[in-house]
Amino acid sequence: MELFPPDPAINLLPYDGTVQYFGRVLNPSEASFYLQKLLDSITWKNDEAVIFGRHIITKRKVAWYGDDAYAYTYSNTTKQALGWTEELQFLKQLVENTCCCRFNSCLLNLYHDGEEGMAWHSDDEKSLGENTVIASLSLGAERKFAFRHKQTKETTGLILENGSLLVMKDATQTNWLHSLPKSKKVRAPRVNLTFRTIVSGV
Ligand SMILES: O=C(O)CCC(=O)C(=O)O
Ligand SMILES: [Fe+2]
Repeated sequence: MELFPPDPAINLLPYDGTVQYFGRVLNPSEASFYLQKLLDSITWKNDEAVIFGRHIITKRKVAWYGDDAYAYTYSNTTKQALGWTEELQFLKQLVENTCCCRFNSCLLNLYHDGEEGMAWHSDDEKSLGENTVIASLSLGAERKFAFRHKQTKETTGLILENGSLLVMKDATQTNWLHSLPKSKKVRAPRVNLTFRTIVSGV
């Protein structure tokens, strides 16, 4: 028994947004089963971005799946969604049932180890609309996840456990940045799935 089990009724942000941590929604053996399935079956590609006019290819791998072949613009590059696989459909259902929300797409990230992370950003692309709900499922290595307010610079964070679910909603993307800091101590892979709702083509 955990002394203080995660309580999704608690908002992890002090103001200007809502972040809920549901804790583990898959037990460790289910989580490693799905981690391995996704490592084997997802069409992973190195992420590409255009930052300050430079074309960058990351070590981190990404994949994008959805209800339709959405063209999705992210970090100044456009990606095309693939159709849901059986595993993704199962995980989407689990996430939707847990947070009582529906999603039509999913961006997957594969961090091979702690040398790979994600820099400060917010998921505020036009295609997601305002006050979008993003549900983030983590499989594999435990990693820190951090938030920083765009104006006040206040920071907060948490550890994302293997098999855990985090939900970001309300004005979170408008007011807060988030990041996955690198960590030399982490030697194992992590797959993160962010379930999203695309509201318009861009
Ligand atoms: O890996 C994570 O936990 C975060 C990923 C993320 O922020 C994103 O895909 O936009
Ligand atoms: Fe993000």
